[in-house]
Amino acid sequence: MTFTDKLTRAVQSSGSVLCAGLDPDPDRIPKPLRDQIPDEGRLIFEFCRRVIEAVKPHVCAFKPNLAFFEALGAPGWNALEQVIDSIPSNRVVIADAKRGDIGNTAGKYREAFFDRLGADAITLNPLMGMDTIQPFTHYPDKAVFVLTLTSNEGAADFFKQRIEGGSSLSQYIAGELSRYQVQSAAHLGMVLGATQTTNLQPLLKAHPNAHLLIPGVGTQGGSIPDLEKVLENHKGVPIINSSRSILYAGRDNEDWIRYVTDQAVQLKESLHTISSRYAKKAS
Ligand SMILES: O=c1ccn([C@@H]2O[C@H](COP(=O)(O)O)[C@@H](O)[C@H]2O)c(=O)[nH]1
Repeated sequence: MTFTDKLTRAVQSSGSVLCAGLDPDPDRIPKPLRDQIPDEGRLIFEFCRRVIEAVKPHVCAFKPNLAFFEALGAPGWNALEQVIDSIPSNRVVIADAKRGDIGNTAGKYREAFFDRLGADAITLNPLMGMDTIQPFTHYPDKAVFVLTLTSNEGAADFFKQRIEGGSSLSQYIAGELSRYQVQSAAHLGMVLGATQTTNLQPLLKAHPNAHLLIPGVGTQGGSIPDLEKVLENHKGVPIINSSRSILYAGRDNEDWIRYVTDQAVQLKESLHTISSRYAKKAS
């Protein structure tokens, strides 16, 4: 099955373009669970496992962010393997690793994320060039999501800068991805910040079939109505991520998982217009 097939089926079966970000921070995990499991590796696994179980009907994808697992060393990596194993096979797994290195090294990242961990997709930083992306492009069942215009203020430092010819660096990246897609078996998607809706139109035009990973909804304040408008005619599927607003919705309540579920349902409902557009397109 191609990556696009898996993603469209996941959107259809969940009725949702929502992606649950898995950024498990031991200090923010609800106290009732922290008190039960003192070992941090086991704690982050068990926290993510319960979140996955609770929100899986409401999301098309899960996005574990590597930083939160790597911060714990070997126990964190073990937890990541277990977390990915506990994600149902009909949901997309995006390893948010933001890697990017010379081809020889990128091949090892590919082995780690695609072959060993079994992720469906990885996020990549394109600043070292297309040769750093190329090793990930051989497999039709995989995708890469390339940082194109990030959600943070620092996106202005590089991505929004004008380059030769007057377009922004983001526009240039989007255009190159679209051009390279022709020779790539894997899907070449873009990471676009939900906080950047006023700047997205030229990027969507430059890579009109790209699936999108859109972080920045929830804690970072990205606007869903603005996304609805800007995505109106986009052909690729927008995967809209929220991490902290879901994970930590329950704070230290005993029944924290209920708050987590409610928050995922609420976000799914707010994304209904976008989701139904893509669930229809998929059928
Ligand atoms: O431009 C980007 C790229 C990646 N991220 C990541 O997405 C989540 C967002 O977390 P929230 O808690 O929903 O704010 C996190 O893993 C970031 O590292 C991003 O925010 N912006």
